[in-house]
Amino acid sequence: MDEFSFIDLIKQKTYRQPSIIRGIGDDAAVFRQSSQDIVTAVDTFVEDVHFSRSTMSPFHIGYRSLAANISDLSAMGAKPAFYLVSIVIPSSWKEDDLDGLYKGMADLGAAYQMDLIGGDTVSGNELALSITVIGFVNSDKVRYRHTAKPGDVVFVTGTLGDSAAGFHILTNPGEYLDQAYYSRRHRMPTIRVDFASELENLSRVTLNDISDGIANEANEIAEDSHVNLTVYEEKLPVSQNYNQFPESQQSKWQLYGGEDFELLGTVPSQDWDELKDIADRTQTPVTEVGYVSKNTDNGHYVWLVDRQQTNKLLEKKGYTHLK
Ligand SMILES: Nc1ncnc2c1ncn2[C@@H]1O[C@H](COP(=O)(O)OP(=O)(O)OP(=O)(O)O)[C@@H](O)[C@H]1O
Ligand SMILES: Cc1ncc(C[n+]2csc(CCOP(=O)(O)O)c2C)c(N)n1
Ligand SMILES: [Mg+2]
Ligand SMILES: [Mg+2]
Ligand SMILES: [Mg+2]
Repeated sequence: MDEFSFIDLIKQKTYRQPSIIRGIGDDAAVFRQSSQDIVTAVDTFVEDVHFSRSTMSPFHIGYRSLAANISDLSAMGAKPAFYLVSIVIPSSWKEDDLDGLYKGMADLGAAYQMDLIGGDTVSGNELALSITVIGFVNSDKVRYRHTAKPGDVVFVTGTLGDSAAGFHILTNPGEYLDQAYYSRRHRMPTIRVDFASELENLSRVTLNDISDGIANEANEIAEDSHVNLTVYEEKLPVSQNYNQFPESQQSKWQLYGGEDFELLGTVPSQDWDELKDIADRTQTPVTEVGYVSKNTDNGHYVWLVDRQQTNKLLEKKGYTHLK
């Protein structure tokens, strides 16, 4: 199959978004938007860095790659609308594999009324996928990392450490409880689209999505907001039977594992009840894990109160490229 028949194959027959003027088929895509702010992000996924063929099917690779991108839109409070896919295809990837990969993206895209409106196709030595997402948010309702204030409640959605636990199961075959659940949390992470966009009526919410690990993302909020964050280790939510994993790994995965694509945020304490209502309405588990305080010496610290009630500095470390 050549490049052009491939593009024909992956092209949507119809589009869902009303603002689309031209999707796939010209030098670029066109959409028209007047009343909302446009939010856009790109993330790249490379074989043997972000996924391996032994732990992920092509469908999973497509699904998770788009999920990771949509997660960034949610972390901005935006609703997803469009995506563009740039792909490097090695000769070992057959038509069926590519079909599965695009189906993974298309299934998730369809669930959120997204349209695939463009991309690029080249051949190369290993599979690499770069997805650009575009979303909309009502003017001035974008949720940034720099808006946390002393007194805010710190919260997370869902549970932490599941993706790393799922990866552990997939790479260390054995007998585990809830094996299918954990594998799914790694391969098809839950994203918090409805919760994030329904926060719109709250006057102030700080959001960041957990791609590298909560230690990293909490530090990003502290630095950008010029505040300190305190997080209680015993409050960090875990899934059922999480205690089956090696004890030395449990807290490491929760703090530094990454790829959970849950949201870490802060909200003024008077809005906590309203946030909980929105969480209930959108069936999103939300847990209070700590609080924001004033930073007194420009250090922007994240403190972790461990299970022995000892205050420790939670360093900004997690998954980093170009170490
Ligand atoms: N190579 C690059 N060129 C231009 N801007 C970049 C580049 N890499 C990252 N950025 C920008 O830096 C900021 C932080 O990017 P980063 O990738 O760390 O965030 P993220 O996508 O939320 O995290 P992750 O990639 O771990 O999911 C974003 O504004 C991003 O657009
Ligand atoms: C085969 C394989 N090896 C390692 C990992 C773990 N991993 C890769 S990238 C990343 C952080 C997010 O990346 P980015 O910052 O690029 O979004 C993590 C935790 C994996 N998923 N698969
Ligand atoms: Mg990125
Ligand atoms: Mg992010
Ligand atoms: Mg990263």
